Amino acid sequence: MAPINANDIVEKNCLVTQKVLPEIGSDCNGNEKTGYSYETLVETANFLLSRISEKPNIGIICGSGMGSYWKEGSLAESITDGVRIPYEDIPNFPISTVEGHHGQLVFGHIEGVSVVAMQGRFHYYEGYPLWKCCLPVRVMKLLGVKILIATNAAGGLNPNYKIGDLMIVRDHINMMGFAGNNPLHGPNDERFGPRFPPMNKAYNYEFRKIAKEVAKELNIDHIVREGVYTCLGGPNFETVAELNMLKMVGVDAVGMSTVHEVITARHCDIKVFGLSLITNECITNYDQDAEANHEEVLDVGRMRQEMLRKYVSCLVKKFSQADPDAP
Ligand SMILES: O=P(O)(O)O[C@H]1O[C@H](CO)[C@@H](O)[C@H]1O
Ligand SMILES: Nc1nc2[nH]cnc2c(=O)[nH]1
Repeated sequence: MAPINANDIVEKNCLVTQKVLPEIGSDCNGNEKTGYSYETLVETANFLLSRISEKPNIGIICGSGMGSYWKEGSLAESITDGVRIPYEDIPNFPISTVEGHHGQLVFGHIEGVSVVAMQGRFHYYEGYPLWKCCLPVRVMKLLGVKILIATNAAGGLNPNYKIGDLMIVRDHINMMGFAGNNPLHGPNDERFGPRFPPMNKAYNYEFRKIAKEVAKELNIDHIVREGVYTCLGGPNFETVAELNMLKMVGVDAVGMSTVHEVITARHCDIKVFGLSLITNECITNYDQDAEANHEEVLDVGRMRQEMLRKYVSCLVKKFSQADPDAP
């Protein structure tokens, strides 16, 4: 079989309108690094392509406790013919520092579909700038990924949500972006996408519809919701006042990830499905004694592991069969 090259994949998948790279690596003042160059990411993708025999169609980001660590019965463990590559072995890759985030890419198959799963993601609170948190998404693009399934653990702010519910992400509010912190900040490379990408169809309508149908088929529709996610910088959980403010602006679930990954994916024309596991109830009044904590987040992830594995496996199959040109 002829070796696969990341450059060839992107040239086939998108219009290459700009051959000469802008100077990515510094901002307009020439000091702050704002992204890896296209060539650097091609180097990373080519390293990975040299280790696998089939390029992935679907990328999966495993959220906290949702297969983000290697555990019997987890989503990542259900990947067959798995090739596992630790982040520290991958050129230019950051490393995972969060408990419950294993730190490896797993290539293989789910329901016969070629996938790559991130067991462990990168968060802003770990000290990584947003462009670095999203580096794997661009690498996925260079590997040939067309669909991203981004999962996360989140606090349920909508009073109707219960711990253990799943929320199909209908939309997000980019709170960090309001203050100008955006993964696309800095010079734009048209080979990934346009300077001003639209974001009104960030979460694919067809996939959301399929996800609701699959929930019915699996008899889990009573715990599957659909709502708006927001990401805060973390690492602290929110104050009561902050949560009440977020509630007022229409947020249903709160986390510390996903939004920037989705923006990066949509920028380079990867279709997106987002799924939150509601791991804790957001505390919105001062009388409540409970406090949010990461242990609870991981425990609920473990509790829902088997269901998530089944649900996401079915979604992988159905998404891969869906009309690739659906909006
Ligand atoms: O978004 P994921 O990585 O699933 O994890 C969520 O859970 C952790 C807090 O318990 C934070 O990292 C938050 O972002
Ligand atoms: N910001 C935030 N992230 C979370 N991840 C899991 N639960 C929560 C939460 O309540 N708030």
